Amino acid sequence: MRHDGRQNSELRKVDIQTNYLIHPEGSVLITFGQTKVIVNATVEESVPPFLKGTETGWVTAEYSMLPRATHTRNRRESAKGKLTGRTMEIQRLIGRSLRSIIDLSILGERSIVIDCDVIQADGGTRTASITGAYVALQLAINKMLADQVISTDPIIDELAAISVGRTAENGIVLDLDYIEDSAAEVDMNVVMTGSGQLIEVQGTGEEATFSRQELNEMLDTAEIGIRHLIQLQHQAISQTKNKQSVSPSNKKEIIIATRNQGKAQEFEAIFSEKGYTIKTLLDYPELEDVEETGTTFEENARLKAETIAETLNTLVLSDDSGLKVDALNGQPGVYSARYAGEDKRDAANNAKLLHELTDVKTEDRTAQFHCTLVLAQPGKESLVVSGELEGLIGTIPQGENGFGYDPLFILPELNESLAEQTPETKNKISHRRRAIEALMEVFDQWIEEEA
Ligand SMILES: O=c1nc[nH]c2c1ncn2[C@H]1C[C@H](O)[C@@H](COP(=O)(O)OP(=O)(O)OP(=O)(O)O)O1
Ligand SMILES: [Mg+2]
Repeated sequence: MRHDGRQNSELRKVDIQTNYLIHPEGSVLITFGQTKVIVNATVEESVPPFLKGTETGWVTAEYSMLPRATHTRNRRESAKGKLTGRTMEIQRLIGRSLRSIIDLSILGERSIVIDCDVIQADGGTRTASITGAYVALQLAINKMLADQVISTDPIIDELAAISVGRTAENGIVLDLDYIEDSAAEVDMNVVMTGSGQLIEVQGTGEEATFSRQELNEMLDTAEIGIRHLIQLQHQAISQTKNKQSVSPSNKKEIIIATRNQGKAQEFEAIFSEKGYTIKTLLDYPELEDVEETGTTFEENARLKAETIAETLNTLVLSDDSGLKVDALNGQPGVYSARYAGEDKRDAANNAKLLHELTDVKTEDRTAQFHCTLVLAQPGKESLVVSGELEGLIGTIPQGENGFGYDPLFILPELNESLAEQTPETKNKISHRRRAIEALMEVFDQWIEEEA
């Protein structure tokens, strides 16, 4: 048993408070148990001399500890007049780690300076600094995106760091506090990206040696911690962003509560014409799926939009759509996605539809694609609009474009399926386009209404 009751691969209580200070472009207070670090990101319109004229940016870090961050007072380095070797080593590590997950050419000739100030030290201050620095960096980048200083996010991977070690009583343990760290036989800091790439491993047999197998075990334990930290970073970042985007005057970004890739592409194309960027739930992998328990498109669209709007505390749009076939009394309707089973496979759904319509004549195979959109914001009555497209159900799937039932949905005037149309054509005529146009007519007025 660890002295604080934790499991061996359990983190201390981690908290990431964003917008901690008001002046920096990105600001975070990150705590790991009793370790507390303030991490601020500053955007500067200049680069070090060796990068002048290269159109490449720079990210660098400084690290420091307040005198009473430690048990006994440690003199300020400013009073001593020079940085200790430990400080130099840590700030280089932080800068190097951040530079390995950012495309500096997208940043342009600008620098982002990350200041890590430890206000209380109880083990793991460098790993807390790196983990907090990723959040502060992303917040500063998000501000640059919102202010249209840059148009693409230069961050190419996630980043977090954690300590692992081996103690005599407990073997391999994650996230050592000061008590464990000072007694540890082996001590290791691991910096890793979200895609599982290692950036740095600093491992030392302080009091004893360790085997190759133990090294692997320590890396596995570190990876568990890092995965968890990345989830917490995402939550912190998405909640901050959304606080800002509730205000309509802020950057034009809409979060769409869908995990359907086909829909996401169509929304992206249609909204970009209107000057909006979109995010979907594919950008929020940590959020749970909303169960579609309703019996109408509107009920399900409300469930999706209102649940996610509450969770993220922001403006959210959802789409519930489907195919209504007249010969089947409007089926599959709201059950379109799950027509042939919970795994929601398009091919199986199409096959089942063809089977159900085996003996139905061409003129009786009329159908409509339906799309209901719901726009929701916490504390406000949601906005509901819809759009439909008329067609006929074909007898064999045709075409490669689109998604869902598109290969079976024949446009009578063209005698071609929707899947045979280019995305541009589909997006001009689809049920989704019609619903979005209806939405746009009332969008601004709804946004301005008091909650
Ligand atoms: O333009 C379309 N072209 C072809 N098929 C379409 C279309 N629009 C909706 N559909 C079909 C796909 C799916 O079988 C069902 C939607 O079900 P629906 O619950 O709204 O979406 P979903 O579960 O795939 O994603 P999500 O709920 O995360 O938005 O209707
Ligand atoms: Mg669904």
